[in-house]
Amino acid sequence: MATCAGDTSGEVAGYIPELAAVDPDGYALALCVHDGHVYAQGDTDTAFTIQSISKPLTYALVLSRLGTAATDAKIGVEPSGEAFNEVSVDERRRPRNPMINAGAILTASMLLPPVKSVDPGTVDRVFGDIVEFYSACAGRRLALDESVYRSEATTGSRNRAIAYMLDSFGVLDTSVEAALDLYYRQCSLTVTAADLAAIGATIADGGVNPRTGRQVMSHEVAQRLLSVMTTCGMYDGAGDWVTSVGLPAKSGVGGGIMAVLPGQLGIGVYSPRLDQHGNSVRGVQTCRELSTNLGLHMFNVAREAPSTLRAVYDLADIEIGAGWSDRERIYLRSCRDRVRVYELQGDLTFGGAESALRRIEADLDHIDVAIVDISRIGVIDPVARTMVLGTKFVLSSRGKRGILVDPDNVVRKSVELYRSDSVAPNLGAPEQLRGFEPTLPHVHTTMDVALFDAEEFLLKRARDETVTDAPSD
Ligand SMILES: NC(=O)CC[C@H](N)C(=O)O
Repeated sequence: MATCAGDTSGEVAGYIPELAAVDPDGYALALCVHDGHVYAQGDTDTAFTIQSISKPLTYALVLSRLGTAATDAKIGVEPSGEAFNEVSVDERRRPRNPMINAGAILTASMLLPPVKSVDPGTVDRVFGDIVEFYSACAGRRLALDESVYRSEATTGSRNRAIAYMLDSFGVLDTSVEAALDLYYRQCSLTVTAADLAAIGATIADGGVNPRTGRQVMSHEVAQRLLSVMTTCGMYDGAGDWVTSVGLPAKSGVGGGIMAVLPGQLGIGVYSPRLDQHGNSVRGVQTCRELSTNLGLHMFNVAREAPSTLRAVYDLADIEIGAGWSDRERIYLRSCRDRVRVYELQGDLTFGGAESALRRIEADLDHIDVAIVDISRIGVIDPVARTMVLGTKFVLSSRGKRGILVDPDNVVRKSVELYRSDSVAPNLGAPEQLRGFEPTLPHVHTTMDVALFDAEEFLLKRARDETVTDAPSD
């Protein structure tokens, strides 16, 4: 923050009278990490209106309610290359994306009943749902800034023009005034930098609020938000932003920026002086500094694949120690030949699963049994899950057996976690797992349970007492 604090360039948003009145020097930064811990500095108590950072959230609500197909039929996902308040649509008369005002007003309208006259009570109720949802994302109850709301509602000719244009195209199915009212209200909810960081962390975490543990949107919706924020979140400044900061983000003319490092953390910055795009000047700079200093760029290439295979070893190499029972000795002697253990670690996605499976395939001539130990895996995504479970076919086609060790049920958890997703549906659908449902409590033997009795202690010994170097064949 110290590096950027001196920059007083830019102007507070002047077109909403109430926003023009804020202290231009306010400055706050917050970072919320995976377990909900927040680091915050500066004017951390200052509440400001969320403004356009509301757009991805209402979009999430609409996606969750109506699904992607119905949403995409009305709102595009292409960067507009235009200002946020441009009065424009694409060739199908859809707003180009949900991050510009046209898209956001239409998004809000989709929560209202499809009739041209909507009573105020209904708008109140729908706004109640919005507050509920934003609050669940932030992990605390958010409130409306009445004066900013009134200020924008009475001066928002530009947004009225946009909404009536959409209405004239026949794409706004509800009351224009109700849609605008809802939009102005959502923009006038107040947040702190820490709230933005918490909302960001919720999106980063695939929709699970790290403070409350509540799943507030599906993994698939979170992924969609991250995509749209990456391409459209910073308006016509998006290209420069992705290059230099490299984090999906959303700005608001209240001076806030929310940025997300997928899978890791959320950032909230507040500083109300804006650049020509309507993005906070110091907010952009702060994010740039933070990203550089902490190595947060999303394309900071983490090499998952080579480190996934933590160790490969043969059971035959295990010393049978004094502490082993007779039963264990007999068992181990009888079965340990040509049994190889593959220990995986980290979070498993395609890259890591591929490198592990290729290694197993390469070993097939030298083994009869492959024990795939995923007890050190945190999360396994649907693609990696299918690949790991599919090892069964590779092994059995060559007359080999396999055992999957999954004491923490990460396979089952993965099915739960990605249940509502249509991402990679053919690869990861829960139906596919059905044939593999474990009959034993501890182990998902996707393959063959013959070695189950021995498996637990073999692995325990193997982990405790064996070399962890991979043998080279
Ligand atoms: N970029 C923004 O934050 C714009 C939001 C503001 N409420 C408007 O509609 O003009």
